[in-house]
Amino acid sequence: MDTKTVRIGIAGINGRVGRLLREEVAAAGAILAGGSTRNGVMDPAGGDTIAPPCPVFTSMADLAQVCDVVIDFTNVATVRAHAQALTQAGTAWVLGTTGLGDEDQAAVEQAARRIAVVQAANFSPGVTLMTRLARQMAAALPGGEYDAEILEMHHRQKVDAPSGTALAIGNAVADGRGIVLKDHIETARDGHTGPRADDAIGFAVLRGGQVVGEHSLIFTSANEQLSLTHRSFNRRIYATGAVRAAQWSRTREAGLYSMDNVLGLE
Ligand SMILES: NC(=O)C1=CN([C@@H]2O[C@H](COP(=O)(O)OP(=O)(O)OC[C@H]3O[C@@H](n4cnc5c(N)ncnc54)[C@H](OP(=O)(O)O)[C@@H]3O)[C@@H](O)[C@H]2O)C=CC1
Ligand SMILES: O=C(O)C1=N[C@H](C(=O)O)C[C@H](O)C1
Repeated sequence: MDTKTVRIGIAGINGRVGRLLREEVAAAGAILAGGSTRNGVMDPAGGDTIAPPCPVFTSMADLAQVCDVVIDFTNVATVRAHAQALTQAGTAWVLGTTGLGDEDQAAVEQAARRIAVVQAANFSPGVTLMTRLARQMAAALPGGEYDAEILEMHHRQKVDAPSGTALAIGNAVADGRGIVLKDHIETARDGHTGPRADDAIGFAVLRGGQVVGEHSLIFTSANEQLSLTHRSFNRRIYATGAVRAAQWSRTREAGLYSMDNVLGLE
């Protein structure tokens, strides 16, 4: 099958990532079949964009009808409705939205029984690899001896914390150590905290200006420190990864896939 001619829809086409997706769908030679916004109006692209115009809808149900796959970087309030609409239409879903609660995630997993879903907290190849390395490092550097802490910084508009990427790295650390993140997560330290628990996985969150996205995983023992840092310089890295995932999803059966699958790392 020619994956280049896949018909791609963009939910949240006016968003920070959505705008770049318009260009990256065109650059990949895929068909930009439509987009969605809250009011049915697409903002002018501006700049030196090469994105073609496309139909714009206000509902996922309508967008899903004209696409093979929808790339979705919107917000967490949309997730359950989008899961339902895409399942009903039989349209694949590339989901980048972060900040999902347990019920949102359950809806994603339910949808993946009927349609192909590629879900990633971060579509960059660098973070995909960093998350794999985090699991390996955590397995080799035991809790109690090496304290694992995750630091992230993002732009002032970001609404969820810790970032989806930070949580994915935390999950990988927990996985590498054979423990469950929710039992060991420490996101708030204030006042008389007591000493650090051996298996704690700590998170620190910074917000400011227009920082695109920075993540560090730091292992510290009594005698040494090892850290792994990723910096995104431009959101385009997420858009190119998501378009790659959309093209890849075209030929997949129903299931929940990750960027590791898309990049052939699994
Ligand atoms: N997985 C990854 O690689 C990445 C994930 N993200 C995540 O993606 C999401 C979006 O990020 P970002 O682009 O920066 O955010 P923006 O707020 O810039 O974009 C989201 C867009 O979605 C629109 N939107 C919201 N609800 C709907 C709806 N029901 N129908 C159509 N459009 C809707 C918003 O419109 P309005 O402004 O009117 O609300 C907005 O234009 C966040 O959750 C972020 O954390 C971001 C970067 C990378
Ligand atoms: O909101 C953002 O900007 C980003 N969100 C994702 C996250 O929560 O990890 C990915 C990236 O860090 C940018």
